Amino acid sequence: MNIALLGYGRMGQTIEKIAIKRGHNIVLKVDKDDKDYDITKADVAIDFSIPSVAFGNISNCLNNNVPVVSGTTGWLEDYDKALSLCKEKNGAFIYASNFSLGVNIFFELNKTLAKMMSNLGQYNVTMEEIHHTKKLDAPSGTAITLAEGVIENNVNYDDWKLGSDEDKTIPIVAKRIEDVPGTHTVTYESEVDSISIEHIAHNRQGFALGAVVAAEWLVGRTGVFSMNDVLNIG
Ligand SMILES: NC(=O)C1=CN([C@@H]2O[C@H](COP(=O)(O)OP(=O)(O)OC[C@H]3O[C@@H](n4cnc5c(N)ncnc54)[C@H](O)[C@@H]3O)[C@@H](O)[C@H]2O)C=CC1
Ligand SMILES: O=C(O)C1=N[C@H](C(=O)O)C[C@H](O)C1
Repeated sequence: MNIALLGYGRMGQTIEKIAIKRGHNIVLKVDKDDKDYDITKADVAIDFSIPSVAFGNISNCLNNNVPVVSGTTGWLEDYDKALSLCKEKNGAFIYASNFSLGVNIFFELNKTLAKMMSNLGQYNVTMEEIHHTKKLDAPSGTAITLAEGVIENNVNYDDWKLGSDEDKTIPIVAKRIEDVPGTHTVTYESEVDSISIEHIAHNRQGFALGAVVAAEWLVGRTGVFSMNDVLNIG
Protein backbone atom coordinates (compact mmCIF):
# COMPACT_ATOMS: atom_id res chain seq x y z
CA MET A 1 0.00 0.00 0.00
CA ASN A 2 1.12 3.58 -0.66
CA ILE A 3 0.73 5.56 2.56
CA ALA A 4 0.72 9.33 3.17
CA LEU A 5 1.78 10.43 6.66
CA LEU A 6 0.08 13.67 7.71
CA GLY A 7 2.22 14.75 10.65
CA TYR A 8 5.80 13.51 10.91
CA GLY A 9 6.41 13.90 14.64
CA ARG A 10 6.76 11.20 17.31
CA MET A 11 3.83 9.15 15.99
CA GLY A 12 4.44 9.77 12.27
CA GLN A 13 8.00 8.51 12.59
CA THR A 14 7.01 5.44 14.63
CA ILE A 15 4.27 4.60 12.10
CA GLU A 16 6.73 4.94 9.21
CA LYS A 17 9.01 2.22 10.68
CA ILE A 18 6.14 -0.19 11.35
CA ALA A 19 4.50 0.43 7.95
CA ILE A 20 7.77 -0.27 6.10
CA LYS A 21 8.28 -3.48 8.15
CA ARG A 22 4.80 -4.57 7.04
CA GLY A 23 5.72 -4.06 3.37
CA HIS A 24 4.14 -0.64 2.70
CA ASN A 25 5.61 2.40 0.94
CA ILE A 26 5.58 5.87 2.47
CA VAL A 27 4.89 8.05 -0.58
CA LEU A 28 4.28 11.34 1.23
CA LYS A 29 5.40 12.84 4.56
CA VAL A 30 3.57 16.07 5.31
CA ASP A 31 4.53 18.31 8.21
CA LYS A 32 3.80 21.90 9.22
CA ASP A 33 5.50 23.76 6.34
CA ASP A 34 4.28 21.51 3.53
CA LYS A 35 1.47 23.14 1.62
CA ASP A 36 1.20 22.04 -2.03
CA TYR A 37 1.27 18.28 -2.04
CA ASP A 38 -0.63 15.72 -4.07
CA ILE A 39 -2.53 13.53 -1.61
CA THR A 40 -3.92 11.42 -4.47
CA LYS A 41 -0.51 9.64 -4.73
CA ALA A 42 -1.55 7.69 -1.63
CA ASP A 43 -3.90 4.70 -1.27
CA VAL A 44 -4.53 5.80 2.31
CA ALA A 45 -3.51 8.66 4.60
CA ILE A 46 -2.65 8.45 8.30
CA ASP A 47 -3.05 11.71 10.23
CA PHE A 48 -1.19 12.17 13.53
CA SER A 49 -0.75 15.93 13.50
CA ILE A 50 -1.99 18.66 15.86
CA PRO A 51 -5.53 19.57 16.96
CA SER A 52 -5.79 22.84 14.99
CA VAL A 53 -5.02 21.24 11.59
CA ALA A 54 -6.48 17.73 11.90
CA PHE A 55 -9.91 18.55 10.46
CA GLY A 56 -8.32 20.36 7.47
CA ASN A 57 -6.07 17.35 6.79
CA ILE A 58 -9.00 14.92 7.04
CA SER A 59 -11.22 17.09 4.77
CA ASN A 60 -8.47 17.30 2.16
CA CYS A 61 -8.26 13.49 2.05
CA LEU A 62 -12.04 13.02 1.85
CA ASN A 63 -12.37 15.73 -0.84
CA ASN A 64 -9.76 13.85 -2.89
CA ASN A 65 -11.24 10.40 -2.36
CA VAL A 66 -8.34 9.15 -0.22
CA PRO A 67 -9.31 6.94 2.76
CA VAL A 68 -8.10 8.50 5.99
CA VAL A 69 -7.16 7.21 9.44
CA SER A 70 -6.89 9.90 12.13
CA GLY A 71 -5.38 9.51 15.58
CA THR A 72 -5.00 13.21 16.31
CA THR A 73 -6.84 14.18 19.49
CA GLY A 74 -8.31 17.50 20.60
CA TRP A 75 -10.24 18.39 17.40
CA LEU A 76 -13.56 16.64 18.12
CA GLU A 77 -15.68 19.80 17.95
CA ASP A 78 -15.42 19.21 14.16
CA TYR A 79 -16.04 15.44 14.28
CA ASP A 80 -19.66 15.67 13.06
CA LYS A 81 -18.54 17.78 10.09
CA ALA A 82 -16.00 15.08 9.20
CA LEU A 83 -18.76 12.44 9.37
CA SER A 84 -21.04 14.49 7.08
CA LEU A 85 -18.25 15.10 4.58
CA CYS A 86 -17.34 11.42 4.55
CA LYS A 87 -20.97 10.49 3.82
CA GLU A 88 -21.35 13.21 1.18
CA LYS A 89 -18.18 12.06 -0.65
CA ASN A 90 -18.87 8.34 -0.12
CA GLY A 91 -15.42 8.19 1.47
CA ALA A 92 -13.71 6.11 4.14
CA PHE A 93 -12.73 7.41 7.57
CA ILE A 94 -11.64 6.05 10.95
CA TYR A 95 -10.93 8.14 14.03
CA ALA A 96 -9.79 6.54 17.27
CA SER A 97 -8.61 8.33 20.39
CA ASN A 98 -6.34 5.34 20.90
CA PHE A 99 -5.33 2.74 18.29
CA SER A 100 -3.61 0.25 20.59
CA LEU A 101 -5.11 -3.21 21.01
CA GLY A 102 -4.56 -3.02 24.79
CA VAL A 103 -6.47 0.23 25.19
CA ASN A 104 -9.34 -1.02 23.04
CA ILE A 105 -9.65 -4.03 25.34
CA PHE A 106 -9.40 -1.61 28.29
CA PHE A 107 -12.30 0.44 26.79
CA GLU A 108 -14.49 -2.69 26.89
CA LEU A 109 -13.43 -3.54 30.48
CA ASN A 110 -14.27 0.05 31.47
CA LYS A 111 -17.79 -0.25 30.00
CA THR A 112 -18.40 -3.57 31.76
CA LEU A 113 -17.23 -2.19 35.11
CA ALA A 114 -19.35 0.96 34.62
CA LYS A 115 -22.42 -1.23 34.05
CA MET A 116 -21.70 -3.31 37.18
CA MET A 117 -21.32 -0.11 39.23
CA SER A 118 -24.49 1.50 37.90
CA ASN A 119 -26.67 0.19 40.76
CA LEU A 120 -24.01 0.76 43.41
CA GLY A 121 -24.41 4.41 44.34
CA GLN A 122 -21.87 4.15 47.17
CA TYR A 123 -19.01 4.15 44.61
CA ASN A 124 -17.76 7.39 43.00
CA VAL A 125 -15.67 7.24 39.84
CA THR A 126 -12.56 9.33 39.10
CA MET A 127 -10.16 9.21 36.14
CA GLU A 128 -6.51 10.09 35.84
CA GLU A 129 -4.40 10.38 32.70
CA ILE A 130 -0.63 10.94 32.64
CA HIS A 131 1.24 12.00 29.48
CA HIS A 132 4.55 13.57 28.42
CA THR A 133 4.96 17.33 28.79
CA LYS A 134 4.79 17.99 25.01
CA LYS A 135 1.13 16.97 24.79
CA LEU A 136 -1.03 19.87 23.52
CA ASP A 137 -4.50 18.75 24.68
CA ALA A 138 -6.03 17.87 28.06
CA PRO A 139 -7.73 15.72 28.99
CA SER A 140 -6.41 13.08 26.60
CA GLY A 141 -8.69 11.73 23.88
CA THR A 142 -8.45 8.32 25.56
CA ALA A 143 -9.68 9.74 28.89
CA ILE A 144 -12.63 11.33 27.05
CA THR A 145 -13.50 7.97 25.43
CA LEU A 146 -13.27 6.29 28.85
CA ALA A 147 -15.57 8.94 30.37
CA GLU A 148 -18.06 8.47 27.51
CA GLY A 149 -17.95 4.70 28.16
CA VAL A 150 -18.96 5.31 31.80
CA ILE A 151 -21.69 7.83 30.91
CA GLU A 152 -23.26 5.38 28.41
CA ASN A 153 -23.31 2.56 30.94
CA ASN A 154 -23.80 4.10 34.38
CA VAL A 155 -26.91 6.07 35.38
CA ASN A 156 -24.97 8.00 38.05
CA TYR A 157 -23.03 10.08 35.48
CA ASP A 158 -24.02 12.31 32.60
CA ASP A 159 -20.93 14.50 32.04
CA TRP A 160 -17.16 14.74 32.58
CA LYS A 161 -14.93 17.68 33.45
CA LEU A 162 -11.23 18.35 34.12
CA GLY A 163 -10.82 18.40 37.90
CA SER A 164 -14.54 18.76 38.62
CA ASP A 165 -16.31 17.88 41.82
CA GLU A 166 -19.87 18.41 40.55
CA ASP A 167 -22.80 16.06 40.96
CA LYS A 168 -23.16 13.39 38.21
CA THR A 169 -19.90 14.62 36.64
CA ILE A 170 -16.81 12.43 36.24
CA PRO A 171 -13.72 14.30 37.48
CA ILE A 172 -10.68 13.82 35.21
CA VAL A 173 -7.20 14.66 36.47
CA ALA A 174 -4.57 15.29 33.75
CA LYS A 175 -0.90 15.08 34.79
CA ARG A 176 2.10 15.94 32.59
CA ILE A 177 5.38 14.15 33.38
CA GLU A 178 8.38 14.04 31.04
CA ASP A 179 8.50 11.12 28.57
CA VAL A 180 5.37 9.27 29.77
CA PRO A 181 3.77 7.69 26.63
CA GLY A 182 0.30 7.38 28.20
CA THR A 183 -1.19 6.01 31.43
CA HIS A 184 -4.95 5.90 32.14
CA THR A 185 -6.55 4.89 35.43
CA VAL A 186 -10.24 4.56 36.26
CA THR A 187 -11.00 4.32 39.99
CA TYR A 188 -14.23 3.62 41.86
CA GLU A 189 -14.11 4.64 45.49
CA SER A 190 -16.43 3.94 48.40
CA GLU A 191 -15.94 4.57 52.12
CA VAL A 192 -14.69 1.02 52.59
CA ASP A 193 -12.62 0.26 49.49
CA SER A 194 -11.32 1.25 46.04
CA ILE A 195 -11.30 -0.58 42.73
CA SER A 196 -8.98 0.59 39.93
CA ILE A 197 -8.36 -0.52 36.37
CA GLU A 198 -5.29 0.85 34.60
CA HIS A 199 -3.62 0.81 31.21
CA ILE A 200 0.05 1.75 30.93
CA ALA A 201 1.62 2.23 27.49
CA HIS A 202 5.35 1.38 27.69
CA ASN A 203 6.09 3.07 24.35
CA ARG A 204 4.29 4.23 21.14
CA GLN A 205 4.56 0.93 19.24
CA GLY A 206 1.05 -0.25 20.12
CA PHE A 207 -0.58 3.00 18.96
CA ALA A 208 1.41 2.95 15.71
CA LEU A 209 0.77 -0.71 14.89
CA GLY A 210 -2.96 -0.21 15.49
CA ALA A 211 -3.02 2.77 13.11
CA VAL A 212 -1.28 0.79 10.34
CA VAL A 213 -3.62 -2.19 10.85
CA ALA A 214 -6.58 0.22 10.65
CA ALA A 215 -5.23 1.70 7.39
CA GLU A 216 -4.83 -1.79 5.88
CA TRP A 217 -8.40 -2.64 6.92
CA LEU A 218 -9.90 0.64 5.63
CA VAL A 219 -8.67 0.49 2.03
CA GLY A 220 -11.47 -0.83 -0.21
CA ARG A 221 -14.24 0.08 2.25
CA THR A 222 -16.55 3.10 2.40
CA GLY A 223 -18.09 4.59 5.52
CA VAL A 224 -17.21 5.89 8.95
CA PHE A 225 -15.67 3.28 11.22
CA SER A 226 -14.16 2.79 14.67
CA MET A 227 -11.46 0.49 16.05
CA ASN A 228 -14.23 -1.85 17.23
CA ASP A 229 -14.98 -2.53 13.54
CA VAL A 230 -11.29 -3.18 12.80
CA LEU A 231 -10.63 -5.40 15.81
CA ASN A 232 -14.07 -6.99 15.82
CA ILE A 233 -14.55 -6.41 19.56
CA GLY A 234 -17.20 -4.64 21.61
N1 LIG B 1 -4.99 7.85 18.66
C1 LIG B 1 -3.84 7.37 19.16
O1 LIG B 1 -3.65 6.14 19.30
C2 LIG B 1 -2.76 8.34 19.51
C3 LIG B 1 -2.97 9.67 19.32
N2 LIG B 1 -1.95 10.57 19.51
C4 LIG B 1 -2.25 11.93 19.11
O2 LIG B 1 -1.64 12.13 17.85
C5 LIG B 1 -1.24 13.49 17.71
C6 LIG B 1 0.25 13.55 17.36
O3 LIG B 1 1.02 13.05 18.42
P1 LIG B 1 2.61 13.10 18.37
O4 LIG B 1 3.12 12.47 17.12
O5 LIG B 1 3.09 12.63 19.69
O6 LIG B 1 2.85 14.69 18.27
P2 LIG B 1 4.08 15.46 17.62
O7 LIG B 1 4.00 16.86 18.12
O8 LIG B 1 5.34 14.69 17.84
O9 LIG B 1 3.75 15.41 16.05
C7 LIG B 1 2.79 16.21 15.42
C8 LIG B 1 3.39 16.72 14.14
O10 LIG B 1 2.40 17.38 13.37
C9 LIG B 1 3.07 18.41 12.69
N3 LIG B 1 2.18 19.37 12.06
C10 LIG B 1 1.88 20.66 12.41
N4 LIG B 1 1.06 21.22 11.50
C11 LIG B 1 0.83 20.28 10.54
C12 LIG B 1 0.07 20.25 9.35
N5 LIG B 1 -0.61 21.33 8.93
N6 LIG B 1 0.02 19.09 8.64
C13 LIG B 1 0.72 18.01 9.05
N7 LIG B 1 1.49 18.00 10.16
C14 LIG B 1 1.53 19.11 10.90
C15 LIG B 1 4.00 19.00 13.75
O11 LIG B 1 5.01 19.82 13.18
C16 LIG B 1 4.54 17.72 14.37
O12 LIG B 1 5.72 17.27 13.71
C17 LIG B 1 -1.63 14.16 19.03
O13 LIG B 1 -2.89 14.77 18.87
C18 LIG B 1 -1.73 13.00 20.01
O14 LIG B 1 -2.62 13.26 21.06
C19 LIG B 1 -0.73 10.17 19.94
C20 LIG B 1 -0.48 8.86 20.19
C21 LIG B 1 -1.47 7.83 20.01
O1 LIG C 1 -0.49 12.65 22.97
C1 LIG C 1 -0.19 11.45 23.18
O2 LIG C 1 0.98 11.08 23.32
C2 LIG C 1 -1.27 10.46 23.24
N1 LIG C 1 -2.47 10.84 22.90
C3 LIG C 1 -3.63 10.05 22.82
C4 LIG C 1 -4.72 10.59 23.71
O3 LIG C 1 -4.88 11.82 23.78
O4 LIG C 1 -5.44 9.81 24.32
C5 LIG C 1 -3.37 8.57 22.97
C6 LIG C 1 -2.21 8.20 23.84
O5 LIG C 1 -2.60 8.20 25.17
C7 LIG C 1 -0.98 9.06 23.60
